[in-house]
Amino acid sequence: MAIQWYPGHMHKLRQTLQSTLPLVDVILEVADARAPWSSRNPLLSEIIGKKPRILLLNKAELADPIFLKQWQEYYKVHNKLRTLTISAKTRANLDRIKGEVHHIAKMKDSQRIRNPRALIIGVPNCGKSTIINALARSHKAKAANQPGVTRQVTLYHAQSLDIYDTPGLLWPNLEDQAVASRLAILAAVRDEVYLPSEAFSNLYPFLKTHYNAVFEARYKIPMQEHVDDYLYTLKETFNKPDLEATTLMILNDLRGGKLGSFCLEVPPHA
Ligand SMILES: Nc1nc2c(ncn2[C@@H]2O[C@H](COP(=O)(O)OP(=O)(O)OP(=O)(O)O)[C@@H](O)[C@H]2O)c(=O)[nH]1
Repeated sequence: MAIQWYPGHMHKLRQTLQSTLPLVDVILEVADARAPWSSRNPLLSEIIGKKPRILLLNKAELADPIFLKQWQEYYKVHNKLRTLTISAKTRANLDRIKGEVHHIAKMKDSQRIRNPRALIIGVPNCGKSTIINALARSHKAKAANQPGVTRQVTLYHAQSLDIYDTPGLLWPNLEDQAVASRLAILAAVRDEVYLPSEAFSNLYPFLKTHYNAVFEARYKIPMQEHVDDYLYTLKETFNKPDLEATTLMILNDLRGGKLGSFCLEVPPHA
């Protein structure tokens, strides 16, 4: 299945970015801080090559701070990748984005008089529009047509920063079941596309290992060895009609922050 996803997707991505990449100083790659690896697109590095990049781990106020720190360290050491943990919702660290982009653009050309230009890119639902609006301090950031830029790309003026947006371009690799499960739990893919119970079952061992105490505190039931036994116990306790409804109760609690901050993956060797 990955064979179908890769070449077609890569081709489209390359085509769309071809005319924009030479115009920008920095790539702002956005990922969800609760799944800092699964919410990224593995093709991006190959396409942008050596263009400076900052990985924005958005929705950080919902993410487990310990794992988030480990991910930042991992990307710094293994990928030499600059990361910023941000929240477009609480505005945490948003000012640092402009500072970092200005710094990178200045290193490239200290005489430059125009605004630095960034290209924002990320998988659907990671928060790109919210970030642009927060940076531009507007609910409908101003768009302008740019000659030579493909029509799929829009330019926004965020005060001292110009941001190119590429809607609906970058897809996660949903053929990978672990990736799809994490994104389903984060509601980054619709419940109709990927069954919540399947996603929860796939991630149950991870959640049991890292968040057992939080689950037990909320539902007053220890997490059992097998996910089906656990769901069945919860179903009976909370009077749910079936296991799917029971799973949805848990996912709604997770997504709504009632089970605290969490991450769905840890960096290798963490
Ligand atoms: N809690 C929280 N929610 C956020 C944050 N940033 C964005 N969101 C929410 O995430 C959802 C998706 O945000 P969008 O800005 O539409 O994401 P997008 O990447 O532009 O989505 P596409 O248009 O599908 O590519 C919305 O419900 C936002 O309110 C954040 O920092 N924290």
